[in-house]
Amino acid sequence: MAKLFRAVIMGPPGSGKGTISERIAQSFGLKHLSSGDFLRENIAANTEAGVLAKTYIERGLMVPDNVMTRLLLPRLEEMTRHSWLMDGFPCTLAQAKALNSTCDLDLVISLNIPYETLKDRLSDRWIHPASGRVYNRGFNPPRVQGRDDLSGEPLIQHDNDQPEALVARLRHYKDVAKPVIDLYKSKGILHTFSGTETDRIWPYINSLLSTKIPSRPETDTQHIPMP
Ligand SMILES: Nc1nc2c(ncn2[C@H]2C[C@H](O)[C@@H](COP(=O)(O)OP(=O)(O)OP(=O)(O)O)O2)c(=O)[nH]1
Ligand SMILES: Nc1ncnc2c1ncn2[C@@H]1O[C@H](COP(=O)(O)OP(=O)(O)O)[C@@H](O)[C@H]1O
Repeated sequence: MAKLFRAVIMGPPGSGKGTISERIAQSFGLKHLSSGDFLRENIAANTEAGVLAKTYIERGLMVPDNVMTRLLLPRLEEMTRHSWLMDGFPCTLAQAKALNSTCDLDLVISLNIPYETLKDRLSDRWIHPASGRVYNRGFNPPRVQGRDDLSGEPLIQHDNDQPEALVARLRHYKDVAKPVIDLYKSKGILHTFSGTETDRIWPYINSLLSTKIPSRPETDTQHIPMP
């Protein structure tokens, strides 16, 4: 069996983690795991951790480390046969240390995007709350304005994506992420990408990953029909 590959993508809110993770998952066949999706699944299923997490998310707060690790680590331990890319976890040093004790990461991608860019993107971000699908009027607009492409349900905007709340969220991200970034830098697995556009950053991430993971078998093998 090919060696498994485990990666984490980090970056401030709106930096494009979700967008880039989807591209990585498609191009390299990694499973895209998202802390936000895990939380939404647990909330929908009314699990003990989900009920607890909801009380924090509703107040715009981060879910405590022990709830996050109790929720995520068993899921990661189950993934013994898959390569994966985790988006949104770890967020704090305590989470990173807990993850460290469960598995060895191969690579960490850190996105470094200017504040003005984040502000512009997030003030124009529209979300389908039930699925977590994300749209942006300039970048990936929904087919029908204000409606989710798959369900047709209405899209909403988060209050905490508005500029006033965003300043506080970004400051908070910087404070908690710094020791995590330093940890991964010291392990020699951190790769930082800077820029204002996902489409310009993506080729660099793509070529880095191409040196580390073979591209998906399905896209490698072209079946040319016999004449
Ligand atoms: N205009 C523009 N918008 C972008 C670009 N890349 C992503 N976006 C949009 C898609 C979304 O509406 C918003 C944020 O992207 P993501 O949801 O992928 O970001 P991320 O997962 O880091 O945010 P989160 O941690 O969930 O708050 O920006 C870009 O290069 N240009
Ligand atoms: N690693 C984490 N640690 C603590 N809380 C988290 C973590 N990941 C997600 N959350 C919580 O779940 C919420 C939703 O996460 P997500 O879908 O990534 O969206 P966003 O960060 O844009 O709000 C966050 O606002 C936060 O309250």
